[in-house]
Amino acid sequence: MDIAFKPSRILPLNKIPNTLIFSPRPCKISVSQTKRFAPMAALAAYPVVGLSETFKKLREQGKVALIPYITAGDPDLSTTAEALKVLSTCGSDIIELGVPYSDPLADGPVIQAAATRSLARETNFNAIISMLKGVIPELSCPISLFTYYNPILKRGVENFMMIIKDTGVRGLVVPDVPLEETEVLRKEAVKHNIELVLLTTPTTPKERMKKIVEASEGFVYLVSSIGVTGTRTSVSGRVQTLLEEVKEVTEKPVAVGFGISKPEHVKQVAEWGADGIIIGSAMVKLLGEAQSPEEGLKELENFTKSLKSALS
Ligand SMILES: O=P(O)(O)OC[C@@H](O)[C@@H](O)c1c[nH]c2ccccc12
Repeated sequence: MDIAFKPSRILPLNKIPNTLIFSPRPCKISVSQTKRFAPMAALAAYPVVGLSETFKKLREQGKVALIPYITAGDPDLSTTAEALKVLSTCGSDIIELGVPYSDPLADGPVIQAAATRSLARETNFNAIISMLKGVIPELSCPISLFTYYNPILKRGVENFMMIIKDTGVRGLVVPDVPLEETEVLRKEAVKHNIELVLLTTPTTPKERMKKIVEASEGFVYLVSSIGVTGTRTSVSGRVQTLLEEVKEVTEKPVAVGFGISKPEHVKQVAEWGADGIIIGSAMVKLLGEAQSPEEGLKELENFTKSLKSALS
């Protein structure tokens, strides 16, 4: 069954603060179910700390968080489970796991292609949740789920939060919900012990940035540059000023994402004062374009280690 949904109903264009492209096409999501990933272990009582606690610990140690992003189901969900373990073992502090979506906002070509491949293999939300139930007890860092609003709307906000909480997810990023529309999400997230991370961009006006920062839980996601996700040759020097501006108004940790793809970038952004660094497309590319899942996982391991050592 496909459900068509017009995002414009909840996304007045003039209110989108976070991202710069928007697809007005109705989107379709598959709700077919697969049960390939039975939970391997009953969930322990959430052995892993949440996002704020993770940053608190790192701050005490004077460390900066490494936050990889990967797309679930690319090349397949069992490789995603392995990739989560590799990322955790190689010292990731939080992992952002993207739910693939047919009409994404602000995803660049690499992440769009990963989502398309994943959906073509019929990855769906229920299968991702089953996979996560099995793998989260084996991870030593929290998972923050990255999803567009449609899968949440389809299940109902409260039900969605209940599902992800029971799975052991600790954080949530929903990039297509503008601040004004996050109230219900935030209320339910708090109730279920999920930290809802909000994004601010270089084009967000200062007053609005303050409100976003105040409402954001876990950390503040500072988008480094305008445009879509994807690797860039260098990180704009503007990020240093943006970081200072955000830090002037909050004590909350600030993680920078968009266009960070090399150990040198990671080092630079950490020196500018970021509390966390998010790396998406570079990771997604390694996994999605490798000759085999094994090769992709090996490359992911080496790459993650190189980023981690840039932070130590
Ligand atoms: O891919 P990059 O440029 O490394 O950026 C991180 C990013 O992938 C991840 O956080 C993300 C994926 N899709 C998004 C859409 C909006 C904001 C952020 C994202």
